[in-house]
Amino acid sequence: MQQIIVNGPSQLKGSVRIEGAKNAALPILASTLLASEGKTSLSNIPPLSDVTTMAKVLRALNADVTFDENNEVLTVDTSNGISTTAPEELVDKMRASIVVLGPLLARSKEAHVAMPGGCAIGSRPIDLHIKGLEAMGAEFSQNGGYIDAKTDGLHGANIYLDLPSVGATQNIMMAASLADGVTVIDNVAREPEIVDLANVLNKMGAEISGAGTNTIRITGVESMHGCEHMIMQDRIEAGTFMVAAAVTNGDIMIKDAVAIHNKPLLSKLEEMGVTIEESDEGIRVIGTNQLKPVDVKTMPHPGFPTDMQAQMTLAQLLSVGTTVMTETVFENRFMHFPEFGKMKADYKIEGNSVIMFGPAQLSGANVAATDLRAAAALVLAGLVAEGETRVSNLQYLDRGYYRFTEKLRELGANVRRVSIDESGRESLVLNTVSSVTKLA
Ligand SMILES: CC(=O)N[C@H]1[C@@H](OP(=O)(O)OP(=O)(O)OC[C@H]2O[C@@H](n3ccc(=O)[nH]c3=O)[C@H](O)[C@@H]2O)O[C@H](CO)[C@@H](O)[C@@H]1O
Ligand SMILES: C=C(OP(=O)(O)O)C(=O)O
Repeated sequence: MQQIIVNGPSQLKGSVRIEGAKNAALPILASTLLASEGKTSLSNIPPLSDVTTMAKVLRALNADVTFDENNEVLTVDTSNGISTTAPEELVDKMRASIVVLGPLLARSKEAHVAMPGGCAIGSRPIDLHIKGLEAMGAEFSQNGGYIDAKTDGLHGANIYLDLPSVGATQNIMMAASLADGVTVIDNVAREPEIVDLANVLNKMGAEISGAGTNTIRITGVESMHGCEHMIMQDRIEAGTFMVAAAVTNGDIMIKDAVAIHNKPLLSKLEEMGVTIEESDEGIRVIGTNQLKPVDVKTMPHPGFPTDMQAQMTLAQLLSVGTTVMTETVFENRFMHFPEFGKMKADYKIEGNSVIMFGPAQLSGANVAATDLRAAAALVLAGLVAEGETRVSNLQYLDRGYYRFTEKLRELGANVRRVSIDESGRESLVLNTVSSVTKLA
């Protein structure tokens, strides 16, 4: 078992470099399945366990996946044909692997993809993915733990999404790229990662317009080819360090951060009294010793991102007064609160809102991460708390944060990651990369 041990409080100062975005890399890796000619080379790929899982899914589908010698560029070659079964043992590990469904149907006219498990933050159905692909001529059945899909050939369609699902938008956009005719998708997700995916697809020969707006229009093409692309920066990792500066009364330059991607967060932090400075170098976030209370509601982009909710609630807990966080995207994303409670946070959950009574005087405790962003929020809480905090369940953290403890230490935190054996003996984990499953 591994744990992160934080001794707080500390004030973070310095600069930090952000990795490529997990949520852009995963669908973009899936999109490589569409190329029947050439290779796709992707740089700024974040070395995360989710990325390794997606690379393994691609390999299971017969893609040739390689890293360059510096582990910086991932190349995928699917020009020798692909198979159509995405196996359960991989899809089970990561819900995002459902985005291979659209590319498989488009390229091979059939797909057998294991049902992605419901994850802790909500039930996460895939009805909108299926409805969209059905409108384009796909037929679905469920066989054991697998979704079986087939088509005589996908055709363009007018699709309205009941809600702007990120994954459904991506799956339909990829399928429509090789469909016969024009597809128009309304009420789509507008996240920056959708735009990054559309840019890659267009480089591969697709004809997509409107990504980043409410309506995406795709004119199907006969075939697609490989391309080169640099994955966009991870706005959620950047946002996590912005909150780290805010809650520790710190001063952090988040290098090359893109302000427009983090507007909802930055505007809330400013309301709380945090200073934000944008420059060519990046975004500098300077904390304050008295955070003002603000209420927040998560929404699809460009609203406040649910993936920043757990981190933001820490800032709210520390603010002077009563604050409310309302979670509208996922139905079960407050699981970190009982853990905050162990650190002496005062809160009350009412439906999809949590009411927080600040300013919390947090004290160190043994806590367990309950999902990816909860893991980051608990480590940040440890930075603020008096005494020692131990965070376990780090497999969640490794899904989305690379060198998290190292980066925090470089900013002045007293934090270390340890491995604990059965007899309770602790040894320092010097390099987090080795604890993330690496692709051979
Ligand atoms: C790998 C990736 O990019 N993950 C992100 C993606 O997840 P993901 O693509 O799974 O999120 P969605 O936007 O699809 O989900 C949003 C909401 O829609 C619901 N829904 C979704 C699809 C569907 O067919 N039916 C349905 O009801 C979900 O249960 C959820 O309540 O967007 C989420 C919302 O910004 C982020 O939190 C995740 O980090
Ligand atoms: C919920 C997240 O990811 P996923 O959709 O991959 O579970 C996240 O990145 O916070």
